[in-house]
Amino acid sequence: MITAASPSLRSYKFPANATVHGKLAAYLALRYSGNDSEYRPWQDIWPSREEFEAILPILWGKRARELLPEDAKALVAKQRHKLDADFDTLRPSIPSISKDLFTYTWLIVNTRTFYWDYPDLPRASPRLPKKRSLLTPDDCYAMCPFMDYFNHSDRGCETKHDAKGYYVYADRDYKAGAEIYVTYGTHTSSFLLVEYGFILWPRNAHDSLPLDHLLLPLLSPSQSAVLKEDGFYANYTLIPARRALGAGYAEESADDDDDDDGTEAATRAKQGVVTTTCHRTQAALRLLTLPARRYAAFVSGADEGTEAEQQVVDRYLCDVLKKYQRRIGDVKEEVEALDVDVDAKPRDADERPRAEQKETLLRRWTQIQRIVNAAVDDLGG
Ligand SMILES: C[S@@+](CC[C@H](N)C(=O)[O-])C[C@H]1O[C@@H](n2cnc3c(N)ncnc32)[C@H](O)[C@@H]1O
Repeated sequence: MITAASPSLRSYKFPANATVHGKLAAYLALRYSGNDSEYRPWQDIWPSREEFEAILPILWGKRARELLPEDAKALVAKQRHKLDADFDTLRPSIPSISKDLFTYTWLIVNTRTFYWDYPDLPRASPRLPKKRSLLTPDDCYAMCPFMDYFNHSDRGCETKHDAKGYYVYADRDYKAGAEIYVTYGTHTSSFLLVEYGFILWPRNAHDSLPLDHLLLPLLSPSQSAVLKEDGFYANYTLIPARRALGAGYAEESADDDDDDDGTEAATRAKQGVVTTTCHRTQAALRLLTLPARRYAAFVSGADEGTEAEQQVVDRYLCDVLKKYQRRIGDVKEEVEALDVDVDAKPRDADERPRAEQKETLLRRWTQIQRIVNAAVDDLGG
């Protein structure tokens, strides 16, 4: 295992303010060349830089990146910011390492790291906080060569860890020769694409649709200020009906959960029969459509609103999604018309997308289209 507390990593004395992600990337870059590297057998199974260029959106050409869904674009921007900040912090400690090699090992860490909350704190590393509650997600990283062979599935094995190491628990009986997957987390396909370079197709049980790019531009400055003050600004999510999540999922999971202790509508929502939205979205939609005092009653928890108010909110969201349906149709046409590059040539800013990038874009937009179509139906559109 390689952690920020490993003696060989600490011997490099990386700056104390560098993230654990950055330190791991710098460490792997420094150990990258040389056939005698203790990590050679592990490195030999890593994806090549060319493979990363084909699958990871952060390395795609401009045209393909422009056609990503809005949530994926926002994730790429965040990822780029983290990578650049890590390189700036570590550059003085690794003068022999190019940005290109650092980017490669940083992406190796990003796609092959495991959650590790440093169970042996406070002695683990001088840089880490002494209290576990102060660890940030970027502190909770470790590499575990060969455990990173597992591919992801939305229904796979769980990994657990303690101070001694990692454990992978089988979630069912596997026949000899069957692929064993682990679950990287309950991730949307846009997240999987940006962070790992693939989407689950055709179905991803954990898919959802962020609505920020649709709702935030509709808020007036004063409405935005109210939502910020109340802690309800941004992070709006549409939770798809199961039937929108791809072939096979609706039928297999329809019987998973049959307790019906609420109203019929609540039970149908809980069972994934219909599209739902998170509480934050409901708050923003109420502010956009109802008198201020009715919004206030909802966010204070005084009441859940009337059926008639819910209809107003649903109609508004339905109209927003219908507009988005038209945009999805237009983007899909643009993607379908893309002229692709059949050979994998060196990258440049204007390069034509590769065939596999076009295919991934089409599939992701098709998943989004299914989610939005089902939502419009459920909202009575
Ligand atoms: C931790 S590695 C998993 C093992 C991988 N096959 C390897 O050794 O490179 C993560 C990478 O595997 C690939 N991967 C994982 N799960 C996948 C899946 N369900 N479909 C397609 N690619 C997947 C992605 O390229 C991802 O970045």
